[in-house]
Amino acid sequence: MSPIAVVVGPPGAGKTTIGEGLAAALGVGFRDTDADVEAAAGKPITDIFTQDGEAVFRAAEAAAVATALVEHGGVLALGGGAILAEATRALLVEHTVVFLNVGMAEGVRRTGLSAARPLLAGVNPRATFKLLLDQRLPLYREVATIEVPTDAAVPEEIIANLVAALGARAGTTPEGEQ
Ligand SMILES: Nc1ncnc2c1ncn2[C@@H]1O[C@H](COP(=O)(O)OP(=O)(O)O)[C@@H](O)[C@H]1O
Ligand SMILES: O=C(O)C1=C[C@@H](OP(=O)(O)O)[C@@H](O)[C@H](O)C1
Ligand SMILES: [Mg+2]
Repeated sequence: MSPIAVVVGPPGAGKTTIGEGLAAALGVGFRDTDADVEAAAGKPITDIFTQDGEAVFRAAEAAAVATALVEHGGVLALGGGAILAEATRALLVEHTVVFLNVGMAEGVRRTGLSAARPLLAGVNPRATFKLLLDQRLPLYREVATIEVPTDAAVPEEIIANLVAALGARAGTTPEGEQ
């Protein structure tokens, strides 16, 4: 089994929100590796970061992504930093990957009120978000099949466009075939 679409992007891009809506629109299941990691650890991501450290979280995340990529046939959302792992990027080569992009101002606005993202919990979330984008944009683009800007679009609009884009891709003939 293989996901219909894997959703990547920075925190606040809408991976969970759009992923859930896209799965509902397509009538398939939704899975989020952040939830898988929390279920496996038996505690929230913030506790994993503070009690065990980021390295432990990243190892658990890479394992959760590898498992979900072979188990899940619906829409799969990854955590924002999953693409930092080279092994994960290598696994994504074979998949349809939707990169939801969001700029620094809108990303900080969307995540600002949540304490659930330990990486953005510092004193200057704008600077942290900017660094995160500088480091990760090339990596999101490396794995992306489709890039979708989300700053100025509501989730319903993004979901409708993705349903159309994925349908069009499913209907295309692979290169070299008749
Ligand atoms: N296109 C959008 N426009 C406005 N708000 C959005 C949009 N996409 C997501 N959000 C909001 O931003 C917050 C973070 O969304 P979420 O789906 O958790 O992002 P991610 O999983 O990428 O970190 C949520 O409050 C969500 O409702
Ligand atoms: O960007 C990151 O490194 C992270 C993003 C989070 O997921 P979302 O992108 O769904 O917020 C979560 O995996 C963890 O807090 C680390
Ligand atoms: Mg999420």
